[in-house]
This record gives sequence, structure tokens and C-alpha cells, in this order.
Amino acid sequence: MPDPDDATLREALADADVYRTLLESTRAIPWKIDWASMRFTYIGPQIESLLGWPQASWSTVEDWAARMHPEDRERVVGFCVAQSQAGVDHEADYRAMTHDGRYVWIRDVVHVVRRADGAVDSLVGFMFDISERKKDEEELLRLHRELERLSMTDGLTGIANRRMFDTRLGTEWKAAREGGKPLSLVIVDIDCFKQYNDAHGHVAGDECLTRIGGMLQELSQRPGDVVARFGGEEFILLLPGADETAAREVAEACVRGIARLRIPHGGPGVGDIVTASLGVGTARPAAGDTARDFLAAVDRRLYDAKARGRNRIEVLEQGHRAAALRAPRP
Ligand SMILES: Nc1nc2c(ncn2[C@@H]2O[C@H](COP(=O)(O)OP(=O)(O)OP(=O)(O)O)[C@@H](O)[C@H]2O)c(=O)[nH]1
Repeated sequence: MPDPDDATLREALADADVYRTLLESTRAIPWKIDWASMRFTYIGPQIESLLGWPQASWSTVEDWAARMHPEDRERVVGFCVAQSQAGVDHEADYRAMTHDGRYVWIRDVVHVVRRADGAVDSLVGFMFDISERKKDEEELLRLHRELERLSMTDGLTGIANRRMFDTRLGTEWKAAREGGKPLSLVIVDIDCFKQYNDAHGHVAGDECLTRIGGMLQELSQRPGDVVARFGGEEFILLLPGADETAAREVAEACVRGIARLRIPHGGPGVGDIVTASLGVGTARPAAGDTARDFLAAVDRRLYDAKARGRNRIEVLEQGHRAAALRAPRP
């Protein structure tokens, strides 16, 4: 008669073999760490084909931490230790270093095993190679950023578009009001651009806009400034922190910059080279003032510059600001 204990043992061993075979044939890498000694009591042999480090070289949690990207180490080790101490199952993504110095994105899924008295006995888990997923995520993020950039960029000139300007004006208006700082606008509108298109063609018109947009962009030196295409042949400069003097200087630099480009215009009733009319204004926003009214007031100054013969700068007078903010466009 066979001993029933022998049979049970044989069965258990056969089961253990089955489990081990199963564990070692998955793409996920199983491991176990004894909590008291912080040593690996098991790690699947697949680790060697994934990271290149021999199975036997994984002795302690220090080996695990040392083979992690330095930028991930503190965050991941701190998180995993805290979660394990609290007895909470968790997962962490990090870059594991391969034997030949490359990095592989790993997701470690950790289960905390407790003893009957509730104390932590060991940690068991699986390491998953998530490099492909990370690559997809990074590509998605890159595309998202690119889309965001494109949605804020003018397709023709490559400078900021109206949407970007509107967004930044809102933010800067609020900051100026809260910080008690000035904020200036310079609107630049090319003179007689319809005639330019008529005389030189639309493609040359596009080229002219691109050159002027690029020049204005180069002219803006301060990091907070925004140079945007405001409409067809209109550009706008948002100058946070700039007072009346600074705004006027920027406007004069715009005029000089356009003259320096010496883009031939010509034709009946227009000058030899392309010029622009500018509206300039400075606000020190108070409660109740709106960016929209300020923008409209500066736009009215631009309208005045056109009405007074073009190729000139008209400035929103400080003393008349309140009235000007409320005046309708002529
Ligand atoms: N080439 C080109 N032309 C554009 C573009 N956007 C707007 N325009 C042209 O810009 C011209 C603007 O004409 P108007 O608004 O009459 O202004 P203007 O001829 O510049 O006259 P003033 O502003 O009064 O000096 C129109 O002919 C538009 O077709 C563009 O992207 N490319």
C-alpha cells in the first residue's frame, strides 16, 4: 500500500512544478522579497533576457534600487517602501537599467503578504515590460503638445495667433491688476495692403506678412511679450509691465523695423515702400476696467492713425484713458 502522505507530497511537488513552469513562461517576471531581510527569495529567470543581469545577481532590494534610473529612484523607492510598510498593494512605473546601460520601462505590481498576526511577511510581485506602452504614451504626449502649439500659432507667419493673444491678454490683464503694474498694447496695421495684393499678387502679400511678422517677433526682447497676428494684415504686441515710454519706444522700433525691410510697394496714392499705422496704449487696470475696452480704445487710436494719413503712431493719452475706454469707434 503506498503511503498516503507520500502521495500528497508528490502531488504538492507536482503542483509546485506546474506553478513554477507557468510563472517562468510568462512575459511578466515574478519575484518575491522577504520583508525582514529585504532579500530576494525568488526572481524569475526571464529577468536575464529582459535586463541582462543574471538571475543570481538579484540578492537584495539594494540591487533593485541600484538598477533603477537615478531620476526615478528616490520617488519609486520611497513610494514602494511607504506603501509596503502600510501593508498596501501598489504598483510603480520606473526605468530599470539593463546590464549594458540602457533603460527599460518597467511596471512593478506589488502584493503585500501578511502573516496571521498582521505583520508584513513578504512582498510578491510581477515586473512588466511597458516600454512599448510608454513609447506610445510619449508619442501621444508629443502629438498633444504639437497640436497645442499649432492651435496657438498662425499658419502663415509662424508667430502667435489671435487665440494665443486672447489667452495671454486675459492672464496678463489680471496679473497687472493684481500687481498694480502697467500693461501696454501696440497694434500694427500695414498700410494700403489691399493695393499691395492687387499690385504684387497674393503670394507676394503672404511673403510681406511673413517678413513683417518675423521682424516684429525678433524685435520683442522681453520674455513676457507676445507678438501675434491679430487679423489679416494686422499684428499686435502685448507688453506686460511696459509703461507709456516703453510702449512708445517699442512702437517706434516697429516703424523703423518695417522701414528697414524696404519692401517695395508703389502704385497710385501709396508710398514707395510698405509702411504701417500704429495704435498704442498703456493701461493700469483698476477694478471694473476690462481688457476688451482697453483693446477697443487702442484700436480706435489705430483708426485715428489711418484717418490722419497712415504711416504714423497714435497713442492713447493717459489723461483721457477713462473717457477713451468708453468712447465708441468713430
Ligand atoms: N496676401 C494676403 N493678404 C491678406 C491676408 N489677410 C488679409 N489680407 C488682405 O489684406 C487686405 C486688407 O485690406 P483693407 O482692410 O482694405 O486695408 P488696407 O488696404 O491695408 O488699407 P488700410 O488699412 O486702410 O491702410 C485685404 O485685401 C485682404 O485680402 C493674407 O493672409 N495674405
